Amino acid sequence: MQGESSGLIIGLSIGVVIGVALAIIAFFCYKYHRNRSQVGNNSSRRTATIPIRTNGADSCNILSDSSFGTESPRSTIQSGVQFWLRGIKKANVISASGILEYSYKDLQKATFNFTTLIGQGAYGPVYRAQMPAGETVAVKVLANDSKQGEKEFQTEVMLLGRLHHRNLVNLVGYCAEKNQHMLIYVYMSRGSLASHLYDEKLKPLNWEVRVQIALDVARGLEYLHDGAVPPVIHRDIKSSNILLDQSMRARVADFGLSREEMVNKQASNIRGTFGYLDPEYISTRSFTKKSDVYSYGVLLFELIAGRNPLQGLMEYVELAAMDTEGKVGWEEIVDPRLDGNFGVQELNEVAALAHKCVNRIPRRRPCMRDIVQVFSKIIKSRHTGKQQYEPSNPRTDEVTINMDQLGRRSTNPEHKRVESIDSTTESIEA
Ligand SMILES: Nc1ncnc2c1ncn2[C@@H]1O[C@H](COP(=O)(O)OP(=O)(O)OP(=O)(O)O)[C@@H](O)[C@H]1O
Repeated sequence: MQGESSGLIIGLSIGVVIGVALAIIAFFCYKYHRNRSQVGNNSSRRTATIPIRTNGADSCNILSDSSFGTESPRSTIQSGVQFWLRGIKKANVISASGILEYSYKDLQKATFNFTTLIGQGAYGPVYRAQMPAGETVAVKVLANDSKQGEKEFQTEVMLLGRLHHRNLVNLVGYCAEKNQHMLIYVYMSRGSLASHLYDEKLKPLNWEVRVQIALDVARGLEYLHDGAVPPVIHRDIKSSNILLDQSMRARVADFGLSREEMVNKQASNIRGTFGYLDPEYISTRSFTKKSDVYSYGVLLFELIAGRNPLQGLMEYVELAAMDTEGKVGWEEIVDPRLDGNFGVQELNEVAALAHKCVNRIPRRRPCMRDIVQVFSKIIKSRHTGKQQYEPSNPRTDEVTINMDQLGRRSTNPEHKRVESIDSTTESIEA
């Protein structure tokens, strides 16, 4: 009897031990599977938040801001692109947005210790760099003392990495090291449009090249306005922000002012460049795509007249418009450096379009898509011979506008940038 009960106790004890062991194993199995499924979820969420860019000349395949969830642009870069880059740092790897991260040392070497200066902008110097693989790039070093540097850097990398078009000066890389921020762009070997219009040492641009540049810029802007998601307003279209490649094809550069917009939608300061600013924007402080169209119209007149907008270009245009009624007779404002070598009909078409772009009422201005179509048609009809190309040689004594009153063409392409205008301006009636 005693033996039987002790056997029962031993049996029960073994059963309890086995049961507890099984329960512990089952608990750990459950925890292990739960953790695995959480890791899976996390990684798929991370993949979805990284912006993906499709490379290609005219690619418009960019994810909209909604793909970033509620994260700020800054945290998105840190948790997304930089998450990947930290792991494989300084290896010149392609980041998730298609942009290369360069090391400070490599850029120092490629710019011969930052001695190859090619320009100086509002945000710092720009250097030419010869990369080890043979390609030449432009390195924009953001000034250390720039208060906006950090914010702009983060936003510009995020924004430009997602924009890619053959008529934009595309961002190809960046460097964030040694307290320095650098942006690396496609190198534009022929420099800025402003230098070609105003530097007497450079050969004057012929009419065909000017029209092609106008179309290239229009295509770049059309992409920003209608191809990019979300749309991008450039905010500083001017001849020094149009850069030319070896074959004189143009690209739109410097998205400096759209950076501010991305970070601070409440930005209230008036920004842009005197001479190119939409009067409607000055009065309402609201910048729209049509404000870019206005600046583009000024740029078109600059191409036609070879005059600096800071030195009376638009007054000159308005005087001429009285004679032309905006449609014909624009020959009198043509750049004398063209020496009469332009098609009169073509000139009047381009000038009439430019005049529409600078209409005081924004809704009467064409959109960039329409502008691209007008230029494509002009160039196409030139090739198909539909439009007569009659070079005109206007005699200088036929010029009816007093050029001295309005100031002569500038030899200095420096345009004065507006950072802030605090005084209230009168509103413009629609
Ligand atoms: N990608 C590039 N390729 C070749 N040259 C360039 C490139 N980017 C800039 N530059 C040169 O450097 C100069 C300064 O450029 P940056 O964009 O910094 O300023 P900006 O447009 O001239 O002036 P701001 O900053 O006031 O708009 C340009 O005028 C141009 O001559």
